[in-house]
Amino acid sequence: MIYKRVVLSAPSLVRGVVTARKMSSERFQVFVTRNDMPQGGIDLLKKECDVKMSSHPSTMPREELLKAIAGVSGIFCSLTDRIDREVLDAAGPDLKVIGTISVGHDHIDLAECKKRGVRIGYTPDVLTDATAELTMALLLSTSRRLPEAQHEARSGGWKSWAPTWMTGPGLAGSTVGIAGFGRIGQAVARRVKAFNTKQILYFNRSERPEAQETGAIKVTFDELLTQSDFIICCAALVPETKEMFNKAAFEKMKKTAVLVNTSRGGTVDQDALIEALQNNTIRAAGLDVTTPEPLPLDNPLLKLPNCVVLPHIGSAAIETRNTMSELTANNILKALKGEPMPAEL
Ligand SMILES: O=C(O)[C@H](O)CO
Repeated sequence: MIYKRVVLSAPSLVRGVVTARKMSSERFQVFVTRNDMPQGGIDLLKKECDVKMSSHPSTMPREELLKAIAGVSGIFCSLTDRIDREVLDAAGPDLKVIGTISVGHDHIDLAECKKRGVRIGYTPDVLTDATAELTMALLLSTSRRLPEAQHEARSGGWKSWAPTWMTGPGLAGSTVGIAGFGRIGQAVARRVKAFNTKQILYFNRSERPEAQETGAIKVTFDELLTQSDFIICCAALVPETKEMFNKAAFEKMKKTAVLVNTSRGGTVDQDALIEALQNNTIRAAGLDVTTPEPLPLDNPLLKLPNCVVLPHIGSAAIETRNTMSELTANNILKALKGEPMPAEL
């Protein structure tokens, strides 16, 4: 059990005797921003803290969130919550830690948290395999046109086997470019290699020694664009990667290229992508992430046959999500105890 020490009264002088400050202990309060967080982490928190939880199985209305977090010591949030100065102000000076159930942290104002001494926990590593698996699923779905093919099978479009019908480019013998060669990019490279690709290229700020394992070659962004048959974006969204895939980038890519994005929608200039797909500047795109999320139903991307859109499910493997929840809770608990967190930003 962890307690926070609460001062009930200041020291005072009674007939020349200094009375001790009255102290009491109460459990830390942690607020959970949605009521559908995987149970593992919630159970861990409940053992040691007072847990208050949103009543919504979705992103909380902002006003409600701001009221609910007043005075809490910890916030268990997700990537759909914008954690900024307003949230930190609303929580107040007792706030010690933000735990996000995500590896991405572009929704959190890191500088503002640091300035206030609010620690931040996140969930690297535990979702790498699940996200790399989904990336491969999306890559193959997009290149081999699985959603279109299933639609044909279900809607009577499947008349007979036909030699050129529903064809798409194969991975074997191809060049695959990976933008962003961190944990997830490397895990994707390992999987891609098993498909007998010709070569794997990567674009990353720094050289990654781990590339030796897959023989991936570091190239410039332009080289990645011009040489790759498939380009997979695994880069975190930071100012330098914002809309790195823009009109100029699409024009440099092969007309037969397939783009897959499982990082953040913000790495792609979406209007430029729509144009590139409509004009066949590139062959196809597979997106697990978009701007905004969810993507409005009238967005052209949802109508284009050469675009596969998934609803941000990269890490959505059952065990992974529970592990992410437990890691988020452990991050929060350790921070409240003033100890090193398992995964601190
Ligand atoms: O940042 C993350 O963790 C993914 O986008 C969702 O799991």
